Amino acid sequence: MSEVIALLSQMRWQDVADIALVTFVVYQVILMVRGTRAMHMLLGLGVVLVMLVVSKQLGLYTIGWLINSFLSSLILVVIILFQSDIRRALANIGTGSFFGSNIDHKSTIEEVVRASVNLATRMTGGLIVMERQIGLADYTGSGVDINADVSRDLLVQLFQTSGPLHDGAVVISRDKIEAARCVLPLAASLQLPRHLGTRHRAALGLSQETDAVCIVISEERGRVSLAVSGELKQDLEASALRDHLTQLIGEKQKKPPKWFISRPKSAETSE
Ligand SMILES: Nc1ncnc2c1ncn2[C@@H]1O[C@H](COP(=O)(O)OP(=O)(O)OP(=O)(O)O)[C@@H](O)[C@H]1O
Repeated sequence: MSEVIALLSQMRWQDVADIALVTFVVYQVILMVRGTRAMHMLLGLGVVLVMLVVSKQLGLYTIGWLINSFLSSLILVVIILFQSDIRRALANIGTGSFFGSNIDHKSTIEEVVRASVNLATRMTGGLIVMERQIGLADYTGSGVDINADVSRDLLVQLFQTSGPLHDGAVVISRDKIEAARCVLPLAASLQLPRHLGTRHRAALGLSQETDAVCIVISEERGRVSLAVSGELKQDLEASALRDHLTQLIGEKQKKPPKWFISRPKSAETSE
């Protein structure tokens, strides 16, 4: 006991700050990976570490050497395995203010919901991306500038197959239709059921790379889906879509504070 007290009395404020920072980082990492594929990968790495210890204890030199060689490139392995999680976490930290925006997104959400329902009823395909904290300039740059107020009629018009801008995604940023015909990154096809094609893969892909909210209107099935944080919610009715969008975008007071890294979900799909 006295040793502990002696140790504590020797601690500098820098040590306390150091421990607090490490605790915070570890906590954030756990929040980020909890319930995701990354968690399973981390568990896998844990098993490899246990195997290393066991192989040392038992004098299994070859397997020990193999595991050692693998672990020596661990940083590289971690970066490759978790590249999209790391990218999103860094972008999350680096995005502007610590406070939510004061813009009222209610009418934007309503127009998006009405456009989505309208497109679905007409069996017209569409892909609408709503920017959140992470800027989407990389993707709007590939499209055609629009810079117009968000309205159901314009959104529906943009996706008419007879028009020149119907291919690709429409991006909404700060309650404006910023660009159309944008090309998005595709998620791996293995992450989606077979009946879903590139439109859904593009939505899922962008949602894995950024915190954007992607609404997909299926041309084949006339259904609306929502991709957020690498998760696809399929076959949403208007009220469910409105609720999700309001929760994700509309209610600024419900947004987590920016020091709280939002937890990416696994790339599984839910119906
Ligand atoms: N990388 C991309 N970024 C944005 N949009 C894309 C991308 N790739 C394909 N698309 C859009 O997806 C359309 C093709 O959709 P496809 O039929 O393959 O997808 P789907 O997921 O099966 O959807 P649907 O149910 O509407 O057919 C293209 O015409 C294009 O508009």
